[in-house]
Amino acid sequence: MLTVDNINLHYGAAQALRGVSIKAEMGKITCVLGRNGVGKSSLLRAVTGQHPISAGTISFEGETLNGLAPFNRARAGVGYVPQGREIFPLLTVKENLETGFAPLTRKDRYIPDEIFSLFPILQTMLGRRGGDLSGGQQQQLAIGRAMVTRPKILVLDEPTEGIQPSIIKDIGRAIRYLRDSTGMAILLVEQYLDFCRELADHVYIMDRGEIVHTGPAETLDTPEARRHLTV
Ligand SMILES: Nc1ncnc2c1ncn2[C@@H]1O[C@H](COP(=O)(O)OP(=O)(O)OP(=O)(O)O)[C@@H](O)[C@H]1O
Repeated sequence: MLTVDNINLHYGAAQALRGVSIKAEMGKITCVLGRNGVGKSSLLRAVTGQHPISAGTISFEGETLNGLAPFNRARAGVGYVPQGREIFPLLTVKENLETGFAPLTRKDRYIPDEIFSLFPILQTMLGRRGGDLSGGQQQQLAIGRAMVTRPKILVLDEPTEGIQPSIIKDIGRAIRYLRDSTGMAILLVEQYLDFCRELADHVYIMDRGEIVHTGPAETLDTPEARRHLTV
């Protein structure tokens, strides 16, 4: 399980996270919701080591991640699908997937077939440039690239952003399949309430750098939860 315990995160003098604590259990989908700019991406940057925390502890499966570089967190089993997908536009789909080899030992440097059964479109587009794919295809590629690193926890930043509804359904199905078939933990942040309600086992809501609500997905329909999510 991933445990985030009482962390703070600053950008210069501005504090983006205040005493944030969450847990993401193995075999469960944990969803963090919140409006624009409340600190969701900052929380994922803290978990993946993209930005240092100024207080608190982050651990995964009993191992402290504090101070580990992103590369070593990937080795520890943390797979990251960043906001905006960050596909390399001039590399082919195959080459983009192969960038996931970096933290792997030589014997693990192959692309698991499972990625192509989850997202068949990637197989048919292996030789195409990443930049030529649609937003939805790029999102599938970003998840595939994270899968190449054989993660034990998959961390996704707004996987539905700018994606058409039919592909959102495919991505939801893939995330559920990964939870059920591999037992990995899945931590995702979102603004899209319906996606989280359908998918999540457990939800958190953030507001202004703090966790303001936590509970099972059904609790998203309570007036108190709604109040934190409406603009
Ligand atoms: N690199 C940065 N430098 C300074 N301030 C930042 C930086 N990144 C984010 N912030 C600020 O930190 C706060 C939290 O931002 P964050 O991106 O974590 O929010 P978010 O909930 O993910 O929003 P969004 O849904 O727009 O991505 C915001 O006030 C934002 O302006």
